[in-house]
Amino acid sequence: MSDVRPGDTPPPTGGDHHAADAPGPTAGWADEERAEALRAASTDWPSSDLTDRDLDDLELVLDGLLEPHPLSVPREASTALDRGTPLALRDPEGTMVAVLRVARVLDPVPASDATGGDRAGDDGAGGDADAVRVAGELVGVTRPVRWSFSRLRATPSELRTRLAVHDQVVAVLTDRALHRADVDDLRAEVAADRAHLLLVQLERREAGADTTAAVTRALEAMLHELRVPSTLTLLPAPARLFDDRHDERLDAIAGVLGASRRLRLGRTGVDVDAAIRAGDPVSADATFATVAAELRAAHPPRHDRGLVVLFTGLSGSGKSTVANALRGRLLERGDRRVTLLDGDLVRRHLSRGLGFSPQDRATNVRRIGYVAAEIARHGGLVLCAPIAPEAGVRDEVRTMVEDAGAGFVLVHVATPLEVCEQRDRKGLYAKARAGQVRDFTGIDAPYDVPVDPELRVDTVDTTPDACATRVLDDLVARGWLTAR
Ligand SMILES: Nc1ncnc2c1ncn2[C@@H]1O[C@H](COP(=O)(O)OS(=O)(=O)O)[C@@H](OP(=O)(O)O)[C@H]1O
Ligand SMILES: Nc1ncnc2c1ncn2[C@@H]1O[C@H](COP(=O)(O)OP(=O)(O)O)[C@@H](O)[C@H]1O
Repeated sequence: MSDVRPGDTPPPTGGDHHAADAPGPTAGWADEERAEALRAASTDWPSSDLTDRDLDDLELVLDGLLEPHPLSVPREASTALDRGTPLALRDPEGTMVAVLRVARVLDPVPASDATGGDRAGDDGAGGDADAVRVAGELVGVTRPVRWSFSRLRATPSELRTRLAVHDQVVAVLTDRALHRADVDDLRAEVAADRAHLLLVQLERREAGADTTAAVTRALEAMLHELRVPSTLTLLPAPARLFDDRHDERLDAIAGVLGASRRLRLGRTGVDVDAAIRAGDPVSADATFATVAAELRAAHPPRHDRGLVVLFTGLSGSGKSTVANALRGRLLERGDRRVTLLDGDLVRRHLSRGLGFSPQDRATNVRRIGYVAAEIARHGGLVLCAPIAPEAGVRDEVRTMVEDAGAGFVLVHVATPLEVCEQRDRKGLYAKARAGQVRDFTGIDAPYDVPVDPELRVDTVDTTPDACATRVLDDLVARGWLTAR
């Protein structure tokens, strides 16, 4: 257990493999008068735009819940960063959240040392050669607003004040729902010394907003069953809270929030949580019906969840034809709302004006992925049929869709180039061979053959309808459609 006293900034938790780079300077929020002065002075300061994940990290640092660490900044932005320069740290909307008074500019952590590629990762570096790390004093200017469950949010100092009336405060920090086994542990611990329970939900951004909100509702339902004096609060949870110094960091945070000690939960509840999410049956002995109901509502069975099927393949391979055939079959079934984002149509509307450079193709495919993910977030089934030649961009789309809580199935329409060229429906292969069309996929532009697609279909010896049946059967086998 940590011996951190309320009001203290937690000590660096030791074992830092970049200790030599530790910035040392302080971090904290300015009062409103100083914040106003900083905002007024900031108009011509260099800025760095932070992601939502960076912001979670920054907020915890400014609140004294995590030790400060150098911040990752694009290398080109760093040329103006002399010692003493104020660097405005802005949220994605452009609001200045904090000011970093530059003390030192450091090289990135070598990739082999970095604990993650994420900018919000351990030391905000990730070995990115295009970024440098900047260390210095951090002054918070505008606290990020979090609009969900505001009744459960409090600053650490507000919490400490609220909890100060209790002799004993036992903290539990969790990123998941709690079940009967957890509750038994809790009841024993809390009842034994008549402690007040401080339950802190760590909101993992990568779990998705819908899931973290369901965990909050499930925790409230659990507290209703538990019936002990308690306070539930929510805390953003950047990735580095969960690295190999996880326990020390959580102990320190519990201390700063005003807890006398932290209780570590057993593993049983993890399995119950996973089973409910997977749609498996869970006995009444394992959890409470009210808790399970909240989680099940956020994790419906696959056949009720959104799904994106991305057909990828060369021009003329048959993506559009197979996607249309599949759409017809799905319309016949009638149990799914279907949207077809066909390559040609997308280029006429969503991606009008984009060409076929690698950058424009990536933008085109990302746009398709973004729209598909939003449709799938609401339970829709989306068929997309762009060439999507780059494996990395296809992976990005997968992540976007999965972050939206939906499923992603990659179908490689694996028609050989010779066959596509023979078909040459639009005469483009002939033009590409003649040099009249440049950067044509498969001729003078690359196509990354998918290494590990969920499904590969061959259109050479198979009719479009038979191809659609193969995809349909695969979706049934994976649980994305019910068997008929
Ligand atoms: N240079 C070049 N390379 C490839 N394709 C070209 C090119 N120029 C035009 N076209 C026509 O555009 C269609 C491919 O667009 P996509 O949006 O699917 O491509 S990508 O995913 O952005 O790479 C593709 O249509 P499909 O045959 O339906 O795939 C082509 O007809
Ligand atoms: N099994 C099959 N699946 C899909 N298309 C096929 C098949 N067999 C022949 N074709 C023909 O191949 C062409 C594929 O064109 P299209 O679907 O527009 O490809 P893409 O969308 O990949 O550019 C169509 O003319 C289609 O009739």
